[in-house]
Amino acid sequence: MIRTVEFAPHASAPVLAAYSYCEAVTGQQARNFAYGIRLLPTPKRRAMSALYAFSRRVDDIGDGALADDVKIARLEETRALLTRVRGGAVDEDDTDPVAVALTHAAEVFPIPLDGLDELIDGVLMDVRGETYETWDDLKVYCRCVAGAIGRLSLGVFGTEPGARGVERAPEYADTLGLALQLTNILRDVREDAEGGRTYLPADDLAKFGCSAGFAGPTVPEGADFAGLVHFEVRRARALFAEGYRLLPMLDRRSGACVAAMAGIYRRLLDRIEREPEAVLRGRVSLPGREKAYVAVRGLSGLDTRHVTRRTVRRRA
Ligand SMILES: CC(C)=CCC/C(C)=C/CC/C(C)=C/COP(=O)(O)OP(=O)(O)O
Repeated sequence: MIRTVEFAPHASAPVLAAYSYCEAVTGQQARNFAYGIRLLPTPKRRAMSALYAFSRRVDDIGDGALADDVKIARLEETRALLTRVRGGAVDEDDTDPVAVALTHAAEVFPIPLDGLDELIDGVLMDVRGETYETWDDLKVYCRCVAGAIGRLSLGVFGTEPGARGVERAPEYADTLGLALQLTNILRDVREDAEGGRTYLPADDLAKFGCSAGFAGPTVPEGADFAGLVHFEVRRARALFAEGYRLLPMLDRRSGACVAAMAGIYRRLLDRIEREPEAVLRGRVSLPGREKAYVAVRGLSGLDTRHVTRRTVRRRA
């Protein structure tokens, strides 16, 4: 069983200030995930914000305008910082609020911090211009940049005592991360292509007459772009269905957080499925009120019950 912490553990003024910094980063930058994180009780919300702020830093290095060798050096510096966090070598007066908050979060919750090493490995794959021939290849990348976040988050959420099949919880958290990442890849096709990146597997592209590097509405003549998108949407839906098996293992508010995060992304997927070409024009997003609605449904358990039942029925 994974330990759950519901009480607010003692945090000194510098640690509280460090968490406030991370919560501000999360509120400003996590356009989708903040809706779920807000549903958590204070200690878990703070810990998730610390994880988010650290992950945001890693991601921003990868996506930024620096030369590749500078990015690699920065990523290795961040890995060294992570090693200090893991070793308890960051004290509360350290000048880096993200390191202070993460150190505290990792003292309170059993967060498998190695997952952040995996995130750094994934972003290094980006910087080195890795390409993916098959879904199995792409899965390796998605596990690093998203599956690992699911496993790290599970350390914060914990699992319910006596939950059935709980030994598979990390696997389901990982799978949910893959579902989110594949949705994210579909949503960001244009933005990524403009940055010279194609994540969709080359063999899937070839099956539908598409080639790597298409940017904007320049899909080759005769290519079945909608077919390609529908194929990947089906794959993402299967991953969501599998990952949702995690939900009955979580307490109500952690379940609500996951349901809100996943629910918002599933709605993005619905939109993409209805209008595949929209991703060639720009980033598909949901209005704030729809995200808030999904979050409220998550809290009341409405967004997850039918999915969990359907998944179980399909498996029976
Ligand atoms: C069990 C559990 C909690 C699983 C979920 C794990 C999780 C939150 C993975 C994140 C993967 C992902 C799509 C990141 C994109 O961030 P981004 O900053 O590009 O996202 P945005 O553009 O949509 O805001």
